[in-house]
Amino acid sequence: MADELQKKLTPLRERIDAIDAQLLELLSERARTAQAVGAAKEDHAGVVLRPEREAQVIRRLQELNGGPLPASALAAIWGEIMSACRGLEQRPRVAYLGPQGTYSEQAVLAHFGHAVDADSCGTIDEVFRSVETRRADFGIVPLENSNEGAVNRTLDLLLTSSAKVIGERSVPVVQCLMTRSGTLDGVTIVRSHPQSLAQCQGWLSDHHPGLARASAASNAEAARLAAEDPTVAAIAGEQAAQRWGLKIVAAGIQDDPHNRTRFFAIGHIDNAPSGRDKTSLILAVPNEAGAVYRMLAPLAENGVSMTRLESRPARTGQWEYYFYVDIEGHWQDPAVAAALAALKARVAFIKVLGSYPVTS
Ligand SMILES: O=C(O)C(=O)C[C@]1(C(=O)O)C=C[C@@H](O)C=C1
Repeated sequence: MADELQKKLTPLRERIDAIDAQLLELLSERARTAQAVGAAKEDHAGVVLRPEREAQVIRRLQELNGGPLPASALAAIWGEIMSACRGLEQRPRVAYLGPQGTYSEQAVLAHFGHAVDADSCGTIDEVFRSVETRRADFGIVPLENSNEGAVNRTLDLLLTSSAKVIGERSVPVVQCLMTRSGTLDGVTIVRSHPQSLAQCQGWLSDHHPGLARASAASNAEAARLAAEDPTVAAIAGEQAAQRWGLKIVAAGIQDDPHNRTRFFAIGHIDNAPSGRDKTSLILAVPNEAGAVYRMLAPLAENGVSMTRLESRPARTGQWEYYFYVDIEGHWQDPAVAAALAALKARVAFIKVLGSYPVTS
């Protein structure tokens, strides 16, 4: 039986080895070509990372794709190929909310690939500061969770920061309960980031109503604390369990199985249009009847779709708000440019955070 299987496998594996050798040759040629692009950019002070070009490369291959690999696999594979090619030109330093093992770190790798120097920061403020002072080339900041809504600190910092939004990345959130022993014996408290505790509150109440809950600066910080103390359990992603040597007691405990967190990539580059882009804005209007309606009318009048609307108190004590708006299109697209020009004439405040390729 085993011989029969071996007889079938041997030629197939030989074929795979031959294909891999061909792929390697082609990948090496691609890498050398990317190096030539890098040299040309150096001659003309060009920017190494071009998000719009990377989006176009992936979309073109997804259109050419006849299967069997799914579009998401092509995006992941070519994302890494371009990251490795880019790494030959220049490895970007990317600041994120650490410690290692957070979903933010996962978003860094999903967005920029593995050829980066990922720089773990203690707070979202520090991520912004690191990008603003050019210590880091880019940053990844959490923006919103599909269950819990906006990350207010990120919204507040976007208002005043000199960094632009250069990309978006959505990461599925699979929360796990983890401890040193892999059981809850002797465990009295569960720690996690407040948003993660909130995402799992139904499950915790149903399964472990007696367990005290306490917040931590991040999920990975909770995992680090659980690794130090056998009376502490943490809620975090699987990667945090690996990083801190914890065992998983229960996986997928978030109340919403489709839970995702969306991140912004921030930096100082200006993206050219990629063909399928979004633009993020902050707007403010006077506190009077019909003001929000009038604020949004230029979008509808120019056929520009709004994909997100979020508000934050302006903290003037007068019930004034900042509106965080995402629209479809690049600021250079004629319809978007016309809508922005009309908006500027109508609102008390407008800040264009940036245009960036849609990532699906
Ligand atoms: O086309 C470029 O500008 C390149 O530098 C090449 C390449 C690639 O590997 O395809 C690499 C990095 C850029 O972000 C975009 C694309």
